[in-house]
Amino acid sequence: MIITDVEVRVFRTTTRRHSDSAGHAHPGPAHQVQQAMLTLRSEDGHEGHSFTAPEIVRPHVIDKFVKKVLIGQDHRDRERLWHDLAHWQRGSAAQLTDRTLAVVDCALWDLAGRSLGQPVHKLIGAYRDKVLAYGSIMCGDELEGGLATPEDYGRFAETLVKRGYKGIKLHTWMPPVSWAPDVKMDLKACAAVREAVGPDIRLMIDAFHWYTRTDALELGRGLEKLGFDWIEEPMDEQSMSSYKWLADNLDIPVIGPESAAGKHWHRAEWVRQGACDILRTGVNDVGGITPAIKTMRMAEAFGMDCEVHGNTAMNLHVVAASKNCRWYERGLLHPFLEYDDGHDYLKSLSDPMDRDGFVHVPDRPGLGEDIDFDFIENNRVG
Ligand SMILES: O=C(O)[C@H](O)[C@@H](O)[C@@H](O)C(=O)NO
Ligand SMILES: [Mg+2]
Repeated sequence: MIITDVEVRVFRTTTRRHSDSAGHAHPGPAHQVQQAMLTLRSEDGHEGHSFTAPEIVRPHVIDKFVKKVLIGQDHRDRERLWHDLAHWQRGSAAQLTDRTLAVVDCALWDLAGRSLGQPVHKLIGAYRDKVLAYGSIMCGDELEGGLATPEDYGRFAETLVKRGYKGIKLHTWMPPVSWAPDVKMDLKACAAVREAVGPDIRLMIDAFHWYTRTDALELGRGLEKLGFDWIEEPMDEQSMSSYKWLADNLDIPVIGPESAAGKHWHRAEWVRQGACDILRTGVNDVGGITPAIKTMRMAEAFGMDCEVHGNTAMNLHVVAASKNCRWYERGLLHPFLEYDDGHDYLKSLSDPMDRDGFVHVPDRPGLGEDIDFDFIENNRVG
């Protein structure tokens, strides 16, 4: 059970996803990017793996923090190891981020699952083995036939319903799109989707993240007329009081925070302040599966749903181990991309969705990622 080794393997992978100046993804030509796989080994020969961007597990972070905390420790002590690593953050000069905590925590959960031959959600205490997904559409763009007009969104939404999705979330247009942001265009896209899919498909929006209170209010009031289920991140989440003001002035549920720092502690303050109607967590956003589960359980104690941000196996296991969330966020999706093609370094999807819109948790041990170790070795960098 003792951790004897921490290894990072950086490898090339091909993707058609490109990030814009705000960090949002859009389709583009296939290109190679680098990905990292963190591996933890225990003395009894078991391994746990998790994936992240290479800079999150760069040598300085691994040598100065991760190895110091993990080597020689019992890998089953995830709660203590999470706190031990988190306590290094304050003095790390902002070098040890929540993303690093997340990838280490995920590798520990994967190690536990692989060593016991059990999927992670069963170790946490499963609530279900399948969950409805909503199709999370990429931010709008200016690509001909892409997501450039409200009609484009409507057409794409019809495609998603035919694929089986029972819920759809729109990320609308944001800079660097030349004319964005624009509340009225956001509402036109939402209206086009509602018109296209009818009244029974659940709809949500994730809008420009820096609207003013009055813009967000106008957007929310328009969504209420369209029967949307929630409004997400329409303002800077650093202003909790703005979200309390919005939640007090809208009937449509306000969900958050997604990107705000502070892990489960800060999310407790959002609940206490009434800054949201639905809480939000995400393994990468709060520093791991361990704090994500704490956030879920805290929301439950307040009678609140807590929806999980993001796809991938780590988030799927949090959803599968929780009663108080309704969806798995499957995406990000675009008319020019085939999400079900997956990744070249995984032999199969971690979140396969059936024709009825249910994502089934793989019953493979650990996080259940079907890793192509030969591909990773053959595409190692350095
Ligand atoms: O790039 C991002 O910020 C994320 O992909 C984000 O857009 C998306 O995952 C999201 O907000 N989901 O709710
Ligand atoms: Mg979001």
